[in-house]
Amino acid sequence: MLGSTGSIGTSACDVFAAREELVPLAFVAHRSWETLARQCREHDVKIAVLADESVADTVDREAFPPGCEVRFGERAVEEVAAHPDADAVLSAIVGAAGLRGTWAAVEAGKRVALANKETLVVAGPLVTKRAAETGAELLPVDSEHNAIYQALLAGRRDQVRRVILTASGGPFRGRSAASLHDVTPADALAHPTWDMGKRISVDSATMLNKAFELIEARWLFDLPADRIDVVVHPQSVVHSFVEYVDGSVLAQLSPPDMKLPIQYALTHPDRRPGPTAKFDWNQAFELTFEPPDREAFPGLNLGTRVAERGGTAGAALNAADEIAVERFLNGEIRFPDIARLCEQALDEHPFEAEPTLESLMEVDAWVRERTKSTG
Ligand SMILES: NC(=O)C1=CN([C@@H]2O[C@H](COP(=O)(O)OP(=O)(O)OC[C@H]3O[C@@H](n4cnc5c(N)ncnc54)[C@H](OP(=O)(O)O)[C@@H]3O)[C@@H](O)[C@H]2O)C=CC1
Ligand SMILES: CC(=O)[C@@H](O)[C@H](O)COP(=O)(O)O
Ligand SMILES: [Mn+2]
Repeated sequence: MLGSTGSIGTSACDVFAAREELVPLAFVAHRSWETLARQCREHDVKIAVLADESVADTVDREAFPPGCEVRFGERAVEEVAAHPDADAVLSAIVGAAGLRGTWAAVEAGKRVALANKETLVVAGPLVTKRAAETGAELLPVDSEHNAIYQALLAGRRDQVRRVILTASGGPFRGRSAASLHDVTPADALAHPTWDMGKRISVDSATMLNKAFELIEARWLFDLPADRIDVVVHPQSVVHSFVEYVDGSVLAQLSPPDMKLPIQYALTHPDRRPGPTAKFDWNQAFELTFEPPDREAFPGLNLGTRVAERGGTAGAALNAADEIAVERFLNGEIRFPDIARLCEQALDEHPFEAEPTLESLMEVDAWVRERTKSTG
């Protein structure tokens, strides 16, 4: 599991605790070695990796269970992602930093339970092409894409009219563009339905998360941007829809809890009992739907633009957003600046239509530098 100490990683640990046949081999974190050590003790993990090798001197090896190999650095991340004893890799590092390990797992032909949507935002065409060549299976963990994956199994791919991603609308749903000027990081982090890491929580607040998910769906399901729609559904119970040519609309529903899509991505095609709570059909509850407000949340439109353009556009959008979110959380810029800086990066970066992994990384670095210093 890449990214064990985060929100997805923590949910995955609950799945491992509930399903004894899912045995974790290696856990990867960035720097949080104390949490990593505790997780390795609790799940008897054989290999622990800290991607940032500069923490090596501070780590207490005795905190890890006896026999656990503790490794450091990016190369170690790639090696565990391709480990011959691993049947599947749960890719749950946040940001473009997750691409290297995911790529290594794809190269090794693994099943990749993909939470790290940035892999497809940055390098969708390269990753899906390589997966087809190596036989790697991309099983989406992102709740919307996991739902679409399930609903697609009920029909024929050539009879899909469109997919519709559901969006919670985030903590600022219903607010005007003008009222978002003074919102604070704490306001933006207070997601109404999901408990997630900081970056994706802010992305949900700007609705750039839905822009990323549109790009993710474009590559994962090989659908053009004009066949991917977004509807706001504040309860986060319907995780997305697939509309077929006869007008039937199929959905996947479950309580807002990532344990279910994580488990599904690991056990598919089996469905097994797990730790996710069930609906109480004796309680009345409402499911509502409304169109997104594209004026208050202009970041949403960038997703369609990038999904249509391809090339280096996704790498530019993601890099700008990573830096802009960090700057917003540090109090350096205001909330509406996030989408503005993303659009600026899309307009100004040196676009390339057929990039390699290396040129994607160059664009990533160029945009990061630029977005750090742009007002
Ligand atoms: N949380 C959710 O419900 C959902 C998340 N996702 C996606 O899943 C991914 C993870 O999200 P989430 O769990 O919320 O994020 P968190 O911020 O909670 O966790 C991030 C994890 O990535 C690790 N990490 C960060 N940077 C690096 C790096 N450079 N190298 C190696 N490891 C690194 C962190 O380690 P450390 O603790 O040491 O910093 C931590 O384990 C994201 O791509 C997100 O978009 C998708 C759908 C839902
Ligand atoms: C749980 C999950 O998949 C997140 O991506 C979630 O969808 C974020 O909520 P928003 O719908 O508000 O972006
Ligand atoms: Mn999602």
